[in-house]
Amino acid sequence: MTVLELSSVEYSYRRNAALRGVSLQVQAGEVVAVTGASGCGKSTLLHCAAGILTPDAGSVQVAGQDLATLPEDERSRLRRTKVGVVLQFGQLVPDLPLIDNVALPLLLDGHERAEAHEAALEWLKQVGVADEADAVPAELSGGQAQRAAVARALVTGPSVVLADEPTGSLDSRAGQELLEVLLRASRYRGAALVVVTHDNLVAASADREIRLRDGVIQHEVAL
Ligand SMILES: Nc1ncnc2c1ncn2[C@@H]1O[C@H](COP(=O)(O)OP(=O)(O)OP(=O)(O)O)[C@@H](O)[C@H]1O
Repeated sequence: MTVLELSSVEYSYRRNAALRGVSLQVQAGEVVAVTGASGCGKSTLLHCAAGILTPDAGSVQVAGQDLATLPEDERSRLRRTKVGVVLQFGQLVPDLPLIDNVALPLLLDGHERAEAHEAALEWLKQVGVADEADAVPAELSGGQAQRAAVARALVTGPSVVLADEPTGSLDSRAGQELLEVLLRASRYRGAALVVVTHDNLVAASADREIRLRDGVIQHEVAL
């Protein structure tokens, strides 16, 4: 089943064409690495897939629904429930304890507080930072913060997890551990994972590598 489909996606920052017609289908449970030189459009691709950026042309479908044709409230809901996002620096809310950071997407989606906290704690266990549930992000190592970001991305049960250089801020050991957590968590959930990376180890763990060059897919390799 296709959970993410980009069709001829184009995106420019003013006159700078970052994506020049990218098409990509990702199946449920698949792990896809997006690689390529700095500036080739990897983050822009991920942001279009996440609905953070709206393509100038082409379309993005998540779980069979076209982001552009949905009314704003349904698009937000789809993004909140079907897409998990992990960025290079976890983007956790600084003043909130981990448990609340991870529960937040569920609370925003209208779940009861007790239920959201229970699910958040489960995911903190799953990624190995349950002991830090009451700590705020500044009290954590970079690796622990990224683990919590993985928990937050997965707590809603998304169909697709989009990760932009998730190990980029970590040393190689913490990066390797985070990668294992991310792969395990996505597989456990049955979610597809699209991971933008410069890291050969990350790319080697994928089912498929998409190499971008100057805003187009240069080649695709099944691994
Ligand atoms: N906010 C922005 N405003 C203007 N140009 C931008 C912006 N963000 C990215 N670009 C340009 O768009 C192109 C693609 O950038 P993008 O960040 O998607 O590449 P990338 O492959 O993720 O790079 P990196 O590996 O360095 O993160 C580059 O030429 C970049 O300079």
